[in-house]
Amino acid sequence: MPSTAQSRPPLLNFIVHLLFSVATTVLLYLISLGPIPQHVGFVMDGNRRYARGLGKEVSEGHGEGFAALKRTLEICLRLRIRVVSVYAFAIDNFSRSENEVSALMRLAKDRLAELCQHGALLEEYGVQIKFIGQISLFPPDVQQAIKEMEEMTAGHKNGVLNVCSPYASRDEITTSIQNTHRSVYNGELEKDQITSTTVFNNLGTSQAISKVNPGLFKRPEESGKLDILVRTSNVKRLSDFMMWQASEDTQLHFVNTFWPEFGLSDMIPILLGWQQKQWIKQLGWD
Ligand SMILES: CC(C)=CCC/C(C)=C/CC/C(C)=C/COP(=O)(O)OP(=O)(O)O
Repeated sequence: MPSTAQSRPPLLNFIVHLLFSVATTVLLYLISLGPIPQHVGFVMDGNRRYARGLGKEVSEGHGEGFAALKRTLEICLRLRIRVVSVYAFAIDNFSRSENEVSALMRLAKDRLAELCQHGALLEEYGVQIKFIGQISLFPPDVQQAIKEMEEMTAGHKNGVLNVCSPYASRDEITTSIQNTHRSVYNGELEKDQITSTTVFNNLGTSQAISKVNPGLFKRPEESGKLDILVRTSNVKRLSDFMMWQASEDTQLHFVNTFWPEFGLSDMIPILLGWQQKQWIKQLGWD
């Protein structure tokens, strides 16, 4: 039987943990010597299949999915990836059972809120949180928690975590068009000044990114575009996620791992693949 953290003596556990964290630091350092993507998006898929496969409750799958989100976010922040966007709740996820929806709400209200507290991950890396989507569909207590998370981290200018929730890309694009129309109606914009850039700049993600210090981006005008889009659990669909932000240059990665098991060993080949593409481009070999 393979040994687990629970079955190993504490000293051995400590040594394994130490070796793992040294190896992680070395690997991340080596990757950081190459080009680093500005914006990475994750469709965190497979929580329920993971849980069912292990005979666990669906809510446990989502709980472990949250741990994977925290782990993956930390990897991105350590590498100075400035924008991380995650698909946490699709608008049509409201049709899931009441139990499941409330388990997800609790994760947002409690565990996500913990990451925004003083001294926690988002403050450590100077990153703000922004919810992208139809927040008004959430119950009042969740809306209040979201407001507090956003206010608490608003002063952080090193990056942004976009939590797409309750989200649909078509809905985000529609809202952007409505806002663009409002600017014309208010006389702030001429009708013939509307371009695809105007609509792009009015997307929720672009608005959130505009609060990040632009000096931190190598290509500030492209910070809203996704460099990499990852979907877990061997499903090869976009499911209405960031359809405008996924541009001609976005690298799509569909990985077999269920989201709760996603981590460094999945991220390394994705990042190395992206770096390789950048070098090929720089050399003019593409
Ligand atoms: C609120 C918050 C920040 C939560 C973090 C936890 C987390 C990863 C949420 C994603 C929820 C979700 C609908 C995942 C998709 O997998 P699925 O449930 O559709 O799984 P399946 O594809 O196996 O059915």
